Amino acid sequence: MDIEISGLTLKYDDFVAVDDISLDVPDGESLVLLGESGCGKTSTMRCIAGLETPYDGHLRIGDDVVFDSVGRKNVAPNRRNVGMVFQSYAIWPDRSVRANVAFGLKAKKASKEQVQSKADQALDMIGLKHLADRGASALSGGQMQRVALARSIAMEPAVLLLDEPLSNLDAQLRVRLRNELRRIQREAGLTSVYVTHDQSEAMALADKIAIMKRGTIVQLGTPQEIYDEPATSYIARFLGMGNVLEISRGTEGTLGLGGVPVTAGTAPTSWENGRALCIRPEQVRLAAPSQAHSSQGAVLTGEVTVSIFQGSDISYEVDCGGLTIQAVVKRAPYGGESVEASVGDKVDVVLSAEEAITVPMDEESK
Ligand SMILES: Nc1ncnc2c1ncn2[C@@H]1O[C@H](COP(=O)(O)OP(=O)(O)OP(=O)(O)O)[C@@H](O)[C@H]1O
Repeated sequence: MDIEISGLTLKYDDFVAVDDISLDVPDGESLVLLGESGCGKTSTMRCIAGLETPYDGHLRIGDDVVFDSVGRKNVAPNRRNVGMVFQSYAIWPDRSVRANVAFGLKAKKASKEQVQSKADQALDMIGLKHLADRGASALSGGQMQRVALARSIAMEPAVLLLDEPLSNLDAQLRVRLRNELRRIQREAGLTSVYVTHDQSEAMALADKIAIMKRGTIVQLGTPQEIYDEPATSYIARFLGMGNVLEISRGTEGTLGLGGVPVTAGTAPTSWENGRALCIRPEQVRLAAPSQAHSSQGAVLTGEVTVSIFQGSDISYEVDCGGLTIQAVVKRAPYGGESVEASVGDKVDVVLSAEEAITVPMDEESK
């Protein structure tokens, strides 16, 4: 079922944690709330679940208005038909896997056969049917989180809410489980809202990502839109763009990036004051000194200060007159053609006009 959120505001005493948020999540889609710690992701989620009472706004899940400040409507959490999966697994260790999954179904007073078949179906979906009779204490962290997920799915909720469910797992398992989560969400056509501060998790799991900052949504878009076109310098930095450089353009046609004068034969008109130039480390090219030409974009001269071997890539930091540029260069055997440099080497750094984008500069990220 779809979710409609409009004008949602939540206060903790005088502190506004969620500030007039409006969002729609279409039926069967996955929305990810992404942002720095404290930006209001969990608070927004808790409002949808009914665990917090908003100060203002309107919330609808499918045909049911579950909160409305004007109509003074506030449906209790257990009547909202939402499933929740949190960071802590909330598994009963002394019960079997099946009993853990069946718990909510029993509370719903389903028949014994229904409980059994729905629990087994959910376990099958998350790939744990073979462990149905095992005691839950004999499970790994990843398996426990799957059980928690199966328990929510078995209830066939209208909406599934997930708050950093993978953050207690090790890196490899996180990736595996997040891919599985995405498969299950798609297969079951689950409308879901997922909270995370991890951008790669967000990219993998979302149909749409809402980036939050100080209780507001600062960008909403598909993972591709957000990755390719961050709306501001703050978002570009938050997404790990690597090089986000304030542009200063003089009346004489001079150009500065991040406070350092650069040569740029073909600086596009969009490279203007008040904007930041963003370019990912993988898009930065290095050339031997004096070998780069400014017709390619902006050229800076610098010295390699950091060189880190990363298998098929080498990650560099280049000091260009006080400005540090991050570059990741593919090594020749892996399709790369750029120079490989060592710490102390002088290099030219090329920021291609074609590949760089510009975004409005946030005051605070200067
Ligand atoms: N019960 C509460 N009372 C007062 N302030 C709170 C309460 N819960 C959260 N806050 C504050 O509201 C803001 C938003 O918190 P919230 O937990 O929604 O952030 P978040 O984006 O989910 O952060 P994290 O990623 O760290 O979980 C924070 O500044 C937090 O300190």
